[in-house]
Amino acid sequence: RREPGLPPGPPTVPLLGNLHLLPDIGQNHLKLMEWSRKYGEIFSVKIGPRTTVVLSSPTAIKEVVDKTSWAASSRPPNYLGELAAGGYHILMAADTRLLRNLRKTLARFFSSANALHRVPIQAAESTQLLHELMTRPENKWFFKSVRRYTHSIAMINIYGHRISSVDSPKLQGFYDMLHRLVHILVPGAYAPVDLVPALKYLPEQWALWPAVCRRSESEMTAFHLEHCRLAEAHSTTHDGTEDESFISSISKMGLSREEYDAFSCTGLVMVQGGSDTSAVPLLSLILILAVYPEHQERAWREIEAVVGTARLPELADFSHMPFVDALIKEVARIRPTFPTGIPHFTTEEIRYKNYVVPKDTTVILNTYSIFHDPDIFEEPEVFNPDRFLQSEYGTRPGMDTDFRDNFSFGGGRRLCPGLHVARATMQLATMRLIWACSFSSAVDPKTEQPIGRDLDFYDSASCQQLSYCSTDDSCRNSWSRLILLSAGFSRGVSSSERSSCRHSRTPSPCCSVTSINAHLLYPWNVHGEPLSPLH
Ligand code: HEM
Repeated sequence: RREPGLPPGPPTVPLLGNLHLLPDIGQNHLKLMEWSRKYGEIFSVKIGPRTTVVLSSPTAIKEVVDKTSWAASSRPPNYLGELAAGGYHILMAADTRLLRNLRKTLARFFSSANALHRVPIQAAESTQLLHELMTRPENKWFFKSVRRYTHSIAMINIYGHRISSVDSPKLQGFYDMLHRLVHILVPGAYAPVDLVPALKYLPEQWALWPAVCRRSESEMTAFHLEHCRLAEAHSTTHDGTEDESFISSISKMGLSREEYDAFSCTGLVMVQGGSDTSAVPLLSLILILAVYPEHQERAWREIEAVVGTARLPELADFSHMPFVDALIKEVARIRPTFPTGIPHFTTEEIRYKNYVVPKDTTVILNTYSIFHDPDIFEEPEVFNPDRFLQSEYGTRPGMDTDFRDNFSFGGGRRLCPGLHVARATMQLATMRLIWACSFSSAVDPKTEQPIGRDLDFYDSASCQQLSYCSTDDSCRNSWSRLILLSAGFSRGVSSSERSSCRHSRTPSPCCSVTSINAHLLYPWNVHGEPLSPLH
């Protein structure tokens, strides 16, 4: 039964509350959107005795999460997650003084000014991304290349060394490890230990999770220790330089033992938090470019007008490309990486309008529902970057009050600390991918018809919008069938030739990789092998 003062919500049944109404994982955002249309901007869901409050308007998020951040910035208990994470895990950590100190350090390390110092890393890695796409345009590589790009940037920022090859077993190993952790975190994957704490004492032969959690814990610890050792070696070579890694910079901060251990474990979380999260919007972008050639063409023309064809786009060019900016924002709106954010947890009672959000309540930022609300966005299911040229947040006139441009990155004290780096990673790669490549839907060799010409061509059952998908078989199935990457390198091909081949449905000679002028793309040597400038 709902306690008095709780926001409304779906009718409950004894013991379960609303548990029986929860959909399959991967469909939660749709269910929460449906309920928000029915019960309004704030509603509650009862899961057994526990309460979850779902916020589905910018105003509700502002009032409950942003303004009352001191009371809404913890995380719900996650017994299995803590068992599996190994060490301190910022994403699951409660809102304590230790967390606040850590977040201050992260805010300094990843500030917008510091993010600028790190642009050369993104520039070099995105150059290699183009090189990989053009030299190995087969489908299985392009999915991996995008993930290598974002993972390598995260590794350099945190541990000071890169993942220089898509063939690296470290790349696959990392995503497999992440996949295993995320699988443990998925509600319902194992017994509901947080809901029924007595389950913790179940003998090991009956419980499936202890062995799985132990494996995850030990592989994460081993990964972290190995990379810390490498980071320490790196810091002795480059001692004193500004562009040092997170791990080597915290070792010079004079932290207490407890702080050092927690901060250092956060290195691994930052790599986890920074790898797939940035790859997902890029992969969504590629899908969307293939589905909407007209937007791709318009973006390419804008980039060409600013940059020309003789050099690669640089981050400084981005401010002259309003349409490319709008394109990125529209991708984040229509396919947010975290459709329902990462849950917050209250440590004090909060009041909003006539409702009470009690202490110890899980709070969900229902981003997907906001981004798809027809009262806020005109025709929200239509992919229309122009909406961001007409108003700052792409909203209908007068609906921008309480909106901010970083809803995709969460809220309050837990706002994503990597947002400046993530934006630069996305902006640079988007400009360069569109400038150098042409994306079109794959053609089914049997029917000769394009495959997957719609926005939902994700392998949603196994990939949840490709997020955290690493078992290659499941993802390759969707992505390799999805898009044929036809790389038309602009130098040596005139704009008109290029645009005609962009419109052709089948790859024409100018879309083949043979037209690459390799020397243009710093950095690689005369044999066409990529150099590792960051070494
Ligand atoms: C497009 C890329 C990204 C998206 C969409 C994204 C989104 C998010 C979201 C929604 C949260 C939860 C915020 C909340 O609880 O309200 C979060 C937290 C976090 N993100 Fe990101 N993120 C991205 C990239 C990154 C990068 C590049 C890094 C690291 C450099 C990073 C590190 C983290 C960390 C450590 C947290 C946990 C913060 C905490 O719990 O206090 N993220 N991110």
